[in-house]
Amino acid sequence: MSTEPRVEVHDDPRVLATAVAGELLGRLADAQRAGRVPQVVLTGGTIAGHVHEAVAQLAPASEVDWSRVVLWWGDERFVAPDSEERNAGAARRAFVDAVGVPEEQVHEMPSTADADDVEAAAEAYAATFAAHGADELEVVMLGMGPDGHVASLFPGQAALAVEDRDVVAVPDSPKPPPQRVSLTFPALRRARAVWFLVSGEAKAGAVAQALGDAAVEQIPAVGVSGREETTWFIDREAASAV
Ligand SMILES: O=C(O)[C@H](O)[C@@H](O)[C@H](O)[C@H](O)COP(=O)(O)O
Repeated sequence: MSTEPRVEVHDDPRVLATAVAGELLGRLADAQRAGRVPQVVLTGGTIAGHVHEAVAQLAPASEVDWSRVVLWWGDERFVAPDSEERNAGAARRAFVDAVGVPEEQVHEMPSTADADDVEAAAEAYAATFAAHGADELEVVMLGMGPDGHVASLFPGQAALAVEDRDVVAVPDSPKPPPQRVSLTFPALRRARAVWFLVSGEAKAGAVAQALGDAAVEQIPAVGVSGREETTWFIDREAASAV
């Protein structure tokens, strides 16, 4: 069951990032009060980096018990573990290491040090994802590219049509680096809440198309909605064509 998107427009990227961080911390605390161990799917990208920094700033004043949070990634670049291009490394530096999520609850996607090739990396993550009960995702956060891609699901690529697996290898990403691992639509759609984080004029067209009647093959963001909530957290520039 998909949910109608709600749109929140904020003045600029920093205000947007702080708003998302506040919403995330509140949602994690609420989930824990309801007896759940919230599972969060993080994303890569610029605005996500600002959100992570805001989480680190706001976390000390929140009621979140980070020993009862589980982290996943929606996609990851298949590069060396210490590469600056790793989404997980950026998130760890920004907030994950600071808030102290137990290591066994931080599920990075494999790097070139963990798997022989990107296909093996995807298979390994699929096994971890299945074993640790990621059928109950609290919130999935997704950046979006100017072409409407989310995670590493790009327009016109075969991964868009995968309905029988939760994780795929993407050998030919048009956004460098080329080799990536990505969750698929079926996995992303199992989330209670899907949050799109989008900033900047360059994405205004994709935002308008995603909120309009674009086809998923053209704007992959169209293919994801949450079971309970779908929210677009965007800034004024990204909202300028809606
Ligand atoms: O690994 C990645 O590249 C990301 O997960 C990707 O999906 C990103 O979220 C969008 O491309 C937006 O990135 P920007 O916010 O940097 O434009």
